[in-house]
Amino acid sequence: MTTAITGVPGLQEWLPRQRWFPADDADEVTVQRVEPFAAGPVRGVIAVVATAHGRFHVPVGVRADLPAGLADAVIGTAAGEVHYDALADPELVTRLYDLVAQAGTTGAVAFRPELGVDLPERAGEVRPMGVEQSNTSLVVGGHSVLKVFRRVWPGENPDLALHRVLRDSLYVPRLLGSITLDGTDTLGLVESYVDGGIEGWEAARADLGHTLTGTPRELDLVGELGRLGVAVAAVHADLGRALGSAPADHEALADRFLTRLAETLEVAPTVRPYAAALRACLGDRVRTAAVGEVQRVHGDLHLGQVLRSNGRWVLLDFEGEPSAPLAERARPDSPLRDVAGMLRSLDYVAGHHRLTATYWSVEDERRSRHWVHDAQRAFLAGYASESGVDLAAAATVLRAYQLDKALYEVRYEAANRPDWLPVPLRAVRELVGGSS
Ligand SMILES: Nc1ncnc2c1ncn2[C@@H]1O[C@H](COP(=O)(O)OP(=O)(O)O)[C@@H](O)[C@H]1O
Ligand SMILES: O=P(O)(O)O[C@H]1O[C@H](CO)[C@@H](O[C@H]2O[C@H](CO)[C@@H](O)[C@H](O)[C@H]2O)[C@H](O)[C@H]1O
Repeated sequence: MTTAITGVPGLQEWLPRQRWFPADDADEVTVQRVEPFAAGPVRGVIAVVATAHGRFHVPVGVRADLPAGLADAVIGTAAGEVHYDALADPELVTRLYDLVAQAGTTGAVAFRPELGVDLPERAGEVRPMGVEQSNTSLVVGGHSVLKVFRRVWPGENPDLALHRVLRDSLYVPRLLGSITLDGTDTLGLVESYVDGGIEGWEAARADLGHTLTGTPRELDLVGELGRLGVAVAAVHADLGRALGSAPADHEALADRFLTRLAETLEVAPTVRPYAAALRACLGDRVRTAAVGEVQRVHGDLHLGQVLRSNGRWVLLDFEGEPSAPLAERARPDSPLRDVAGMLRSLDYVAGHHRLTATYWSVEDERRSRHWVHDAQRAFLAGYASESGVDLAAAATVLRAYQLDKALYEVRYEAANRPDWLPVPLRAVRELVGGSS
């Protein structure tokens, strides 16, 4: 006999152990919604749980006997049944994928393929993407990616909305389907899998490693970064054409930067000595600078969001900053936000080497600074050549966006990876000082 699932045992302890959960304490956990998606000896439900940190999406599997391979996925046990992370179970992931392929509906959850898309009927082998970031992604059959959003915001996730707009882009994986709650809230999407892709972060880390050790490199990364700049500019052009653009409101932009600065000063006392300089860079100077047009952008572009495959770069994850409310992320912004994101990420590559090296010499410092300078210049040159944007004229605002991103990184690292905090803190210090 199977009983209806009303709660999930052990969630309170399990949630804080997940990489995508933003705190080490889950306070009170309430299971708000339970939508069954698989019945029989292996049951599956989509649970939406509310915590002090927001609403989260937790697909849960339930079995009387758990195969040994799922032992690490256990959430808790109740009434002789084990509740576990359904995304660790290929059988339940396949069920979710099949529901999208077949345009299924279970309760208030709609699984839909995109218009004109025929998803392969047989899901095939399921494997975790192997990287746990803000969400959880599974590779299905070597052809598709099932991306399960963990934070449930009211409304359409920008990753879904922008993927849809960019369906013909050469530089973005094709959107294949979606999972939606109550006709509005995005729970997941299916997109094409980019086979054999090398992540920009790994490629760049390896390239700086070669520079530091003087060993030969496989890839001309500086040339590649020029092509990445072209890809980012082409995606911006597509987004601008499809969704429009408008002149920027300088005052509003400066106010937004200053609000985010105030939030950072609250949570990161180490930034306080730079408060006055930061206010000048983010407020006064932005009010009188050339900002250009605003439009929809990626919003959280970094080297972990780009893959190089078959001689081409693709951009992933159009979700924007995962902790910001959807309304904020859907606000038109300057494409310079994405340009600045990539500049910050190239600096992070050096920061991470510095942070993890057992010994860091003056020569290592000199070489890594050169590397960051050359890499950033190559990316900017590629971007400028494709977009026609005069980046020299935009220098003040570009610096403000780099600072805004570094402050976001301070908040992100403080919440998720405190060991990495020195990387953005150093950038704040250097960017307000005027050196790069
Ligand atoms: N379509 C795809 N094809 C191949 N790899 C992908 C694809 N989508 C994501 N990835 C890999 O998974 C990682 C995480 O994906 P992402 O969408 O950025 O998730 P998150 O929102 O959790 O950060 C990426 O950095 C990339 O390495
Ligand atoms: O999970 P997402 O990929 O949506 O992005 C979040 O996590 C990123 C870290 O994985 C974080 O990026 C920061 O670290 C990167 C190196 O790991 C670095 O390349 C980025 O420049 C730096 O911002 C990102 O900010 C955050 O939103």
